[in-house]
Amino acid sequence: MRLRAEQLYASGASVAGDPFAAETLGIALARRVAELADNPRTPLFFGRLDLLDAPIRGPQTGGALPVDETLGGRFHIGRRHVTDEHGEPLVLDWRAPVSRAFYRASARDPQGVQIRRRFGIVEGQLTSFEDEHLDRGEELGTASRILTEEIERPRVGPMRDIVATIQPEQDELVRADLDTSVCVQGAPGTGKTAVGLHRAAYLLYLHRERLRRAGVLIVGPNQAFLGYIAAVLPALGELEVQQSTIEDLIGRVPVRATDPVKAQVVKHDPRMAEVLRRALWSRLTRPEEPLQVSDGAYRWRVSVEALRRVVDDVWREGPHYALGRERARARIVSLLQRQAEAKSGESPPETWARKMGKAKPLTEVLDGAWPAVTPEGLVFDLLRDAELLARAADGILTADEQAAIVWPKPAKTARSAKWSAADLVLIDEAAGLIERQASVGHIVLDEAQDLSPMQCRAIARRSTHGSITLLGDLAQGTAPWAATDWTESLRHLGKPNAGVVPLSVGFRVPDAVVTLANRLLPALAVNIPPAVSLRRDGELTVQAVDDLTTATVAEAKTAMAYPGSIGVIAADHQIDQIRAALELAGMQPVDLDSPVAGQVTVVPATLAKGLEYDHVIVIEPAAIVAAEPRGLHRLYVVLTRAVSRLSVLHREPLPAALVG
Ligand SMILES: Nc1ncnc2c1ncn2[C@@H]1O[C@H](COP(=O)(O)OP(=O)(O)OP(=O)(O)O)[C@@H](O)[C@H]1O
Repeated sequence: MRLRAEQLYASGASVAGDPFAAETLGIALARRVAELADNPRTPLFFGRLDLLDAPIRGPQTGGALPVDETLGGRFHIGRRHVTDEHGEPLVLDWRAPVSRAFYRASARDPQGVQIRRRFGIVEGQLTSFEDEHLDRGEELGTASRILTEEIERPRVGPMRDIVATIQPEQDELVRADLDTSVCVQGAPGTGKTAVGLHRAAYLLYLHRERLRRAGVLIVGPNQAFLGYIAAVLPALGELEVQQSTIEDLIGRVPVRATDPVKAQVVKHDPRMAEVLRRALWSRLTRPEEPLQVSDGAYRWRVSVEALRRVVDDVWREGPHYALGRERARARIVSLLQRQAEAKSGESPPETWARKMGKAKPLTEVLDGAWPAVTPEGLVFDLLRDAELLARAADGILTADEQAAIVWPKPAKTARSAKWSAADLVLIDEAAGLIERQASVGHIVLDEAQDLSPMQCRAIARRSTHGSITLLGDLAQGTAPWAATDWTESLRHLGKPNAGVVPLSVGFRVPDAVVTLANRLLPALAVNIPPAVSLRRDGELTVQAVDDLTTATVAEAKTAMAYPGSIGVIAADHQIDQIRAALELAGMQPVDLDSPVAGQVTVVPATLAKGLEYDHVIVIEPAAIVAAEPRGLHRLYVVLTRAVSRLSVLHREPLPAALVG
């Protein structure tokens, strides 16, 4: 297949009829060659189904195989379709309808499967296989050795796909319909991120053309996280998915200031949407003068009453603000047109209407009655002018809340304003009032418990015609506005009817570590069940030490004797000191954004979310808790990053909630 694609690519220019066709074809073929690139560490298949001559149940749309056919025979399942030189399938894509049985068939419901075979593959080498004769009632479930080996393998480098071992409860989410929005609540390591990424790949397979146009977007908490997951979709053959933080997604202006938490909280509050709406629409004023305009030959006049009627009518229709202004302009031009028709008995030409639309007196009427405004301009005016803010926020924000967001020393112009990250949500909200947003086909939102209501609204504006997958864990909420209940978030996201589905089994964190982290749950004030781990291996040590730096170096040295990654996590303000100590000991620790790989990464506690390391060393839990208002939630996140071993080092007493 690769050879064919490469040959086509090489001869593409000569077969295309014209330069434009040649370029389009070239791009398509280059994409095809890239999609087919070989990765010697990823085998072409990981499973096999021997089907009885029985109908396959379940949705039968969009696959390469005929709909509702009685299928029998043997199919290999892999990351992509592979066909032989005659176009006959050798390997079926894991997303094809027939492959569904590989993930969902059970002894109780064999779905036409006689034997399910899993292949164990290490570094591209076939090392084992495992058969389940479902027709004879054999089923391994989570006792599968190949599954156990996969989840217990030492972690190195970025996240990998889980296509070979997707579990039934995960598969149900992965294969939910495109039109279905869903919210997944799951404890750390239950595979939420994995599910979201595989769902994106599944939807792209099933609705390729539609989603290529409308787009699929993955939203994650920060760049370190996005870097960590970046390779998963390309490994599944999906190269065109946009991955972004929410700040980058909505960032129309650079961030050059930081707000105090109090101001951030007000700016992220959904009441700000109403304040902005009022501030915007209060700009409309009723025309006070008639319009007089000349076309060179005649002078035309539109009365004050007629102008007022235009503005009132358009306002009542509730358009976006900028569209409303243009609609009002067009209506005034048609009033002029009608006068011209009455006078000459025929319609003036299109050019006449265009010229009148741009005429200075008409624009002046609009500038008075329906002034043009940019999103930045609207927010700028509101934050620099306490009186304007007071009018727009009357009965919505308290005087104290208003004082928290108004600038003490405003910049002179919107262009020179020093915007904060929280201002971005206000500017985006303003943009949503002024202009319509294009809708994305599907949005996956990871670590969604930290989205503020205003951030949710920003996403809602981008998915008015699309669906979303919301992934999160209420216990890991660390933002001041963190969700405590998913129904609220879903309402702000404009998907109030989306179901909340739990994921219950943990694949990352060993049981002993989960038990320790679970002790924090009662103090986190969230109503969710404790995490349950599938893993019985792993090690946990908690040590009181005299000198944290020396102990950290010693612990990291011990950890380096094992294969797999090491994450040293501490409160943000302690990170520099720890990095320096590890460097001095010759360990060459790397930072999260380092371009070079290293075995030891130093991780500030606030950036640990969503990441995992084979061996995690957590330094001074009390300092992590003390560093921020939701410090206990942060500690819960930090403690649940370990795949094989967790070492906790402390000098101060452990937080009471952890001691239990
Ligand atoms: N079915 C599976 N088979 C093999 N590995 C799995 C499976 N599901 C999840 N994992 C692995 O478990 C680990 C945790 O998965 P993931 O990061 O998706 O969990 P999460 O729920 O998003 O965690 P967190 O809440 O901490 O962000 C990853 O290494 C992932 O590859």
